[in-house]
Amino acid sequence: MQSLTSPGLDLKSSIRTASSPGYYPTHHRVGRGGLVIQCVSRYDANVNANSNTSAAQTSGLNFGSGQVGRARHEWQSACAILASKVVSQQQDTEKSNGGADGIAAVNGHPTLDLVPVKDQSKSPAPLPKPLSITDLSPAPMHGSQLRVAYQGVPGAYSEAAAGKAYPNCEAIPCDQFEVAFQAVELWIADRAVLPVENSLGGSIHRNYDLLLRHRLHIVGEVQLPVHHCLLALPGVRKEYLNRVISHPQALSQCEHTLTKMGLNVIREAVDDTAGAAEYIATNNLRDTAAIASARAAELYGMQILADGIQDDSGNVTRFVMLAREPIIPRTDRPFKTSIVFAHEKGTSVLFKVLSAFAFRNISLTKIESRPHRNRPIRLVDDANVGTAKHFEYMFYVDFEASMAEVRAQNALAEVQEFTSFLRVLGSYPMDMTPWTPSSAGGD
Ligand SMILES: O=C(O)C(=O)C[C@]1(C(=O)O)C=C[C@@H](O)C=C1
Repeated sequence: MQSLTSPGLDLKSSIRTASSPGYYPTHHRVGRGGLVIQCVSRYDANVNANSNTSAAQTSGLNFGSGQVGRARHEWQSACAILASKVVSQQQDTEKSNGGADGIAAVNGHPTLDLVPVKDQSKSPAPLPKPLSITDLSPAPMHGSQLRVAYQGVPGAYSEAAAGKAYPNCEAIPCDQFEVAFQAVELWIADRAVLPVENSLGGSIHRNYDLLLRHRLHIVGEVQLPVHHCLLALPGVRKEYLNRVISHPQALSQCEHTLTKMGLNVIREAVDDTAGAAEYIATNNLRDTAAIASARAAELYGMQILADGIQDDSGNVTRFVMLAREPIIPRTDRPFKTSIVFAHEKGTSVLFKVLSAFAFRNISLTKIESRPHRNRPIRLVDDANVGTAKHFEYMFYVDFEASMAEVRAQNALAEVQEFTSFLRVLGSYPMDMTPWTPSSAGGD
């Protein structure tokens, strides 16, 4: 079983396959040996990401909002391509949409009429309705299933998060977060899911850096209760173990419980929880256990030595979903907005920025600072001239308001005055699903 991989910057990628019972998303199924996708360097990937428009044009797959300004005849013919897709795909997508960013608009557009002229005498066709901006939201145009890239192998919590965010999606395993981003940028996937913080382990810093480096938009969030198990090969007893392997977050979320269980053995970090289980099974390691989900135990033929070993029964990981295009912010349900900002004159800007939200009664749900000194950011001015700027720190803030609200727009206008760099990472519906520790969905 293989996943999208990234050996260095030149990515030779392949897609994993897996069986996917129950609640979990289905997987890309390919023949023996896997479908090999030749990816390109990060530089090329960014270029490709910026040329989504032409990719859309040639493939008729999707339709970025950047196309709105093109010549009228091109716009009309593009509408016709879109319309033909709409009619042929409408039924399927009505069934399958309804995921976290709730996108049904493009594929579900009901009004364009493609009845040939000669038939129209029988039943007069209604005039086509112009496309509206909501029609341009990033629903998949290639088929009925949304393709969602995640880091890890089947059985990873990120896969469960993909399934929670987009039920019935096609989950695409990737061996690194960077690859999941590139899968979306290169149109191999429609969305990526990315863990950003855990209730016990705190922020997953590397992913904040990735959000800044790539040009994807946050279009939703899910909170996933994470219920860890200790897995070993069948017949292995706790006393035989001299190593526990897992994702570093999972190891830290279970540290006290492992010690209480008397497992004072070596801890070793690997790329993902389910990958740890797969590794033990593949190499028949009878002295090693993995921290992973019950689904990973099932997939890789492992036994569960202990169930619910997270140090806190309320262990939750927050994931964000990323897409090539932002969603249109609304005010009819609770929204969250994520921004990143910096100022070249240091960190004193922070107080001013926070006050812009405080004065408007906008609650912050997250604030994170990341040192950034050695990585310049390219700022582009009104004349499209770019300059590299070094910022000591980048600040990430999530606040509870939609960018469609005037108070949020005013707060950001003020923040923009105080800062030399400001980017809205996304304005998206908040995950409001109630959950209880015992109904853990991550296993
Ligand atoms: O390794 C996995 O299974 C993941 O999905 C990654 C990850 C993480 O990065 O935090 C996700 C949820 C849990 O907090 C543990 C690990």
